[in-house]
Amino acid sequence: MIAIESLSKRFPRVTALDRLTVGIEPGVTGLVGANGAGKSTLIKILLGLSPASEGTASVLGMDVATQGGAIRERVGYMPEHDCLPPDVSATEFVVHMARMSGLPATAARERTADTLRHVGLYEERYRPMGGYSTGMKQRVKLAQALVHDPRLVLLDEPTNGLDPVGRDEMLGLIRRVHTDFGISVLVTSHLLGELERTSDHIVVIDGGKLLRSSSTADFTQRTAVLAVEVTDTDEHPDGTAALRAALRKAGLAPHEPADDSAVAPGAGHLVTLDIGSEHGDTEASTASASSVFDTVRDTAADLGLGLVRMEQRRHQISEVFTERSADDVA
Ligand SMILES: Nc1ncnc2c1ncn2[C@@H]1O[C@H](COP(=O)(O)OP(=O)(O)OP(=O)(O)O)[C@@H](O)[C@H]1O
Repeated sequence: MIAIESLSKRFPRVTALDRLTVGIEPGVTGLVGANGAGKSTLIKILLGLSPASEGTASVLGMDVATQGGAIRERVGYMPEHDCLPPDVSATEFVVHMARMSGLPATAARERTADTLRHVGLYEERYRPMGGYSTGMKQRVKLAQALVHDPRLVLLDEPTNGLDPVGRDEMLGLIRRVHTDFGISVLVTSHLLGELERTSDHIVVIDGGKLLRSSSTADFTQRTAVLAVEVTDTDEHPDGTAALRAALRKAGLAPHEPADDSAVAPGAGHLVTLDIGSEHGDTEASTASASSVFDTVRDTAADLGLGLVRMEQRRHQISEVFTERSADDVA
């Protein structure tokens, strides 16, 4: 989708991109970097809006230096900053953007209605955008990037300014842009870890340089921790505590609730336990993973608890970088 070869961008007092070489494949790719890492600069170069100082880049096989116009016809762009005119409605604005991309009037109106529905804007779409919440504005910005049915969209910080629920909704929408419409996505964020559930691939840049580019699964290797979620019953109103006690009797070593929060943030209703041999020589840690799975299943069944979920935890991307920076310091 995108090929970037030794790309640099120098401003008078700062080097925003420094000999960056990276390839972006079809699917959803997260471009992660701190504020000022060079993400927006890269997107503007890829759209042919700003020239690179050195190096080359192509988008869908087109050269960014000479074919910017053709690239912008086929690529959707959601800018980071607030750029919506306050006095027009979402419908008027998105129809206008569709016409700008070359759609005939009828097709532009139809595609606008479909796209606004897809991003979750209904009756509000006829009201002036000046009165919209940040979440609604971000949805309109996403809709105008999609309205001409591009093959690729570049989304610059689409979760900016949203609360946690709004973020999750936006990330879900972005995932569906790919799964429902087959449109590839390059999405930026300054929050490490935010994009790990949304992206197939993650590219991390720092100070305009490539830090790492790999599949999300490679970032988030499985850990040796098993997380188990069970239901509560009348007999065991706190199913999680009952399971923890019974597992201990069965010779396993579930973590104490306080430890759970350390390995599984926000996971108040999970029992976690080690299944690898990394953690010393207790009976639990030497047991093979499959016998641990069997014991957990049998224990939950004996207690009459419903087994909702039993999964091996994955590392979170932020942990990978915390370890990395600890190594760097060492
Ligand atoms: N037009 C410009 N003139 C001078 N310096 C610029 C210009 N645009 C960006 N920069 C600088 O280039 C560096 C990279 O900026 P860029 O906006 O690409 O970062 P970013 O990763 O997108 O961060 P943010 O999310 O904060 O926008 C920053 O140091 C910024 O100050």
